[in-house]
Amino acid sequence: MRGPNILITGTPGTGKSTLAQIVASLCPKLRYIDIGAAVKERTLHDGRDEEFDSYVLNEDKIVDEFEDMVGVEGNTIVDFHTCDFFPERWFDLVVVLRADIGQLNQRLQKRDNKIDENIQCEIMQVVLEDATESYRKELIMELESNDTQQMESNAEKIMEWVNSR
Ligand SMILES: Nc1ncnc2c1ncn2[C@@H]1O[C@H](COP(=O)(O)OP(=O)(O)O)[C@@H](O)[C@H]1O
Repeated sequence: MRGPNILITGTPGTGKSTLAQIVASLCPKLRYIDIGAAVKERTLHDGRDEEFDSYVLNEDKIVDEFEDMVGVEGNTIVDFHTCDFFPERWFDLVVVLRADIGQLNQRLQKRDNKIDENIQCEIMQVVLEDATESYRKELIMELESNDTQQMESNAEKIMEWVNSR
């Protein structure tokens, strides 16, 4: 039987990679997979979309690339802002991170990329809706991530879930 897999998703800037890496450091058996980095490094895309200033994801290539690691072996924590093209069977827990718009704005200003688009995405709850349409309700854990206290309690909640399995 494969080990557990956790997907951490949410609008860019909500704190996915920070949280996923905290959980991976607390639970060494979980391997951290940064899909955004893999798309670039392993060319899991069909070139750049200049209008949207992003890579055109090749979803089939992404799924094929990680099928053995996630779909067969398990024990992973996967970080990506898009959640609707992974096979549902991959994940046992889907964490959707949320942040207040003011917080998100401050964080995105520092990174200076696609601020308006990502703020609209959070206001419209795009990732939460995609998650709700793609995964069974009981898999989804929606968590607020506005300050370090919430970040720590989110990591604890995920660790409780891991330890209860
Ligand atoms: N709960 C939080 N409270 C305060 N700052 C946070 C929190 N989560 C993330 N951050 C900060 O926000 C920025 C974006 O976080 P990051 O983990 O890169 O987000 P994402 O992976 O969702 O794009 C980083 O500077 C990070 O330190």
